[in-house]
Order: sequence, then C-alpha cells, then structure tokens
Amino acid sequence: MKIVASINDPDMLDLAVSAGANFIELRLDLIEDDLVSTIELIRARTVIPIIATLRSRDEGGRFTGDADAWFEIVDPLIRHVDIVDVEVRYREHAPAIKTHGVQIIASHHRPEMPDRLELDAIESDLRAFGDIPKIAVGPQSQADVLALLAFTAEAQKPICVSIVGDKYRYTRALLPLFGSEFAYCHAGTPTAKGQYHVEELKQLLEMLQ
Ligand SMILES: O=C1C[C@@](O)(C(=O)O)C[C@@H](O)[C@@H]1O
Repeated sequence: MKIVASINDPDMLDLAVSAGANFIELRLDLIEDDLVSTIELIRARTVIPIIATLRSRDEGGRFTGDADAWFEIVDPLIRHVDIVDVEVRYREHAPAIKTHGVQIIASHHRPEMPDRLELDAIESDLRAFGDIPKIAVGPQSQADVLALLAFTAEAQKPICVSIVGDKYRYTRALLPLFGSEFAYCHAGTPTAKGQYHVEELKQLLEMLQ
C-alpha cells in the first residue's frame, strides 16, 4: 500500500516528503503556475514517484476541456512523471501515454454508491485501458461501507478504491487494509473532501495494522 500526498502547490513538496508520502500526486487542475516548469522543479527536488492528474470538473476537479485539450496539457509533462491518471472520458489518449513507458491509473469518480454488479463493470472498463483501476465512490450507509470493503478485498490486484466526500471518511483508513493500492492524503491543503493528512493516515495505519 502506498500513501499518496496529493498537492496543488510545489511549496507543499517538502512537507509531503518529510511526512512520509510514498508518492506525490500533482493536481494539475489546481495549479496556477506554468505546469512544465512546475513539474520540472518538483522532479529536480525529489526521486519520489510522481502521479500527474488533470481532474475533470465532472469528477471533482476543475478542468473543463475536451479530451484533446486534456491531452495537449498532459502530453508535455509525461516524460517527467511515473504515472498518469486518466479518466474514462480521456481514455482515447491512453495508448499514446503508454508509449512513454509510464503507468496509467484509470480512474472513475462518482458521489453515489454503485451496486456490486456496477462496481465490477466499472473495474472491468478501467482495466481495459489502465494498469491500475481507481474507483472512488460515495458510501451512503454502513452497509455500503461493508460492500465497498468486500469489493476491494475480492477484486483483482492492483486496484485503488477510495471514497468521495467526507461521509464515512474513516473508510479511507480501512480500504488499504482490504487491499487498496493507494491511499490519497493531503500535506497541508486537502485536494478533496475527507482526506487525512499524510501523517494522520500513517499513524492510523500503524495503529490498525
Ligand atoms: O482520485 C483521487 C482521490 C481524491 O479525489 C480523494 O478523494 O482523495 C483526491 C484526488 O486528487 C485523486 O486524484
């Protein structure tokens, strides 16, 4: 299991690294500065693997362009990173991204809680173009939390499962124990509701394991 520090400012890099993050996620949709120079700066300052994420507004981010506009932004950055997060709506560009030798996190976010058949179908769809499927959904009950944990435990690995929103946020600390490959945290400024700080999640996992 890897702890990902999701950052929107290169100034948070040192805090993320000192807190013990295993991966850095750069939320490109939340960065105001020039992306190429920002990513070159971060690459020069750490050997920790970098995930590049340009999150659409529909799935919780700020990017509103089409797939070609998305790829125009992401393409120049790929050579500096280790993993690229690709939503289903941008999947047509996955083959071109893979020619750079990077991995793809194929991601899907929705605020609702799909049933098991839907979760299985989403996973299958994501595995068709990505190396690691990432499914982030919104549990609405303790039964949903249990169903999400069961799905995670029984799914083919690797898989990343997370939750959308801050309802049942404790599930974020349990999903890695049930096989989720990545746990997304913040290093001072959350990039999504419900995130724990890297240090908090490390402590939680050390106590729970
Ligand atoms: O998909 C995810 C998970 C996330 O939305 C979260 O809820 O922690 C944060 C995003 O930056 C990341 O790309």
